[in-house]
Amino acid sequence: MPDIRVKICGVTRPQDLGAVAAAGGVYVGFNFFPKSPRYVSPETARVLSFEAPEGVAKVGLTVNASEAELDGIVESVPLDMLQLHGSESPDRIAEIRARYGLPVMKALGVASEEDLPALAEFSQVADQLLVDAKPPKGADLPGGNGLAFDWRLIAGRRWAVPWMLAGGLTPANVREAVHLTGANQVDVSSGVESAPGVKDPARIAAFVAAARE
Ligand SMILES: O=C(O)c1ccccc1NCC(=O)[C@H](O)[C@H](O)COP(=O)(O)O
Repeated sequence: MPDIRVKICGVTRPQDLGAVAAAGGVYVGFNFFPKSPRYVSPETARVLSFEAPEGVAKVGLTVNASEAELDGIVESVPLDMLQLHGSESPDRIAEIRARYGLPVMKALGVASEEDLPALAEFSQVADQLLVDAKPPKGADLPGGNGLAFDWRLIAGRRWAVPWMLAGGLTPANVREAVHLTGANQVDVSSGVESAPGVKDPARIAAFVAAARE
């Protein structure tokens, strides 16, 4: 089995970066969605990004962000990848890739078979896919809800680009999720927190260890 690459999403403090690196995580996500409990301003993310250990890729997460918002983020923060977590179209993905010259990961929610064709479609325009749980109707947040989907829906499926499994992963279930889906990258937010927006170093370490078991 290949080494599992772990992304810890929604880091907000310098000590979170140290915890991710010490555990062996390879991506951190900065969340620029203002309604999120994990929100960081571009100014805060800039400071954090300079403290990120080498070898940890910095991913900027936005939700249907405007050009002005994206310009502000990309100008302030030295990012390695953009994660688009809204209802961005394939054309919008292409525009954003061309404008910023950064790899783009498109997040898509899965709840049933009907959600699978979009993954194939977006794999033609995005550099990576984030295969996440679909948020419940009326949810405030399009991600970070701590909900898992039925992993059997994507068991053995492959797309044209690298992909990450997300949604309700925890130190207790990530091993099974990896096993069932064949994912070699996983993403987690609420499953490694002690409270919304507060990452817990022990849970981060347990998550990375369990993902790689
Ligand atoms: O985490 C958030 O607050 C959030 C808000 C708005 C859009 C996306 C958000 N999170 C995106 C992520 O990449 C999460 O890690 C992913 O949805 C899984 O979250 P969780 O189920 O909490 O592990």
